[in-house]
Amino acid sequence: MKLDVNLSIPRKDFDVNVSLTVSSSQVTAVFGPSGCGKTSLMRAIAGLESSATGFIKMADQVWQDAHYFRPAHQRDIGFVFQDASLFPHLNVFDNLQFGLKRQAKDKRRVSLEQAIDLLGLSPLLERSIDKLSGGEKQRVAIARAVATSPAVLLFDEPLAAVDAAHKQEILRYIQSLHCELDIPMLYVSHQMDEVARLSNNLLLLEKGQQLASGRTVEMLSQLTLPFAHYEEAAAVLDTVVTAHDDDYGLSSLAFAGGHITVSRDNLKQGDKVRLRIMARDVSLSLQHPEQTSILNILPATIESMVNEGHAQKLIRLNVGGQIILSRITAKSVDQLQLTAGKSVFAQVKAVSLLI
Ligand SMILES: Nc1ncnc2c1ncn2[C@@H]1O[C@H](COP(=O)(O)OP(=O)(O)OP(=O)(O)O)[C@@H](O)[C@H]1O
Repeated sequence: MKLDVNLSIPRKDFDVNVSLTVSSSQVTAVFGPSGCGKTSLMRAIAGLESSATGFIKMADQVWQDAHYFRPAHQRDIGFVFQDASLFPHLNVFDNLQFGLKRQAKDKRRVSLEQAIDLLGLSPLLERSIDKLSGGEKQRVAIARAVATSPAVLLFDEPLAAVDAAHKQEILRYIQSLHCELDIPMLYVSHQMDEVARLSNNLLLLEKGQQLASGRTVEMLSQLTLPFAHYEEAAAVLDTVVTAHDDDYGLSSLAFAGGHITVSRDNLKQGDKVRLRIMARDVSLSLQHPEQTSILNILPATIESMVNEGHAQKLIRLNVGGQIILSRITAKSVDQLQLTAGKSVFAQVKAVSLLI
């Protein structure tokens, strides 16, 4: 099952032109500055933009083409907005039931119980909506969308109004949806940490135009794209837990370029773990550093580098076929005579586990 989209949406100052395919169990993040057309795209896919022209197909069903426009309520979409938009006079359970009623019984693939479990809502079912935190409301909104057994899930900045602590919790729930529901998901966000954690693919929009699209892991480390130049620029590695060191409470995570050691943090052997390594946390050495407190030292080859302002350089490192980024001073680059093709050791000072 996949969602195919090829749309042109007229806006006040420009048209939004997007062509994308999202396979089931994939999350595509839609990223771009305010006003670039992200919400317009979501609304057009949902059938809420009658001026949009082009083509939308979900699995073998055409939702829109030159001759046909399937109305929003027949598009089998779960839509989660920044604002949870729940019914304040109903409790959590009744809000969820309302979602369920929208879907014909024979088309239900997700039970209400499953939606409640997936979002951890059992303890809150009797609670009235006005007694929920912002994060809890958003979990109800997501469960309500899931309970309709949608063919596609659209998220439009669902965490923009949620505080940092609840955000991590909800991200975990959304991640589990991705594993449990075998459907395409689109996720609009301004936040790099959300994109890095959730998405397999990434679409970058600017003034309605598709600047770039591709696998998130590759896009984040491309020096020609803006992501690598943000203050919080980071590479993402997909790894597998291979061993534990119980004496020291550490786990070893394998990836194509070697191993990374992290605090154990309830990891189980065989778990798939996505890691985020910030460019500013990677320093370089020409020899393997000895007598250092840094545990993660990876042999790497410099692929390319670019200036970051006057004083810094951003370096793309190949670690056994995987890419990590390093941001160091231009002075260090000169002192170590670093150039493309040179072998170095990357010292990774900190690693975030995106779980
Ligand atoms: N119904 C409409 N008709 C014409 N233009 C619109 C309409 N709705 C929004 N716009 C304009 O289209 C552009 C894209 O808006 P849109 O809301 O899709 O951007 P966005 O990327 O989602 O922004 P944000 O991140 O701030 O939510 C903006 O310039 C906006 O003013």
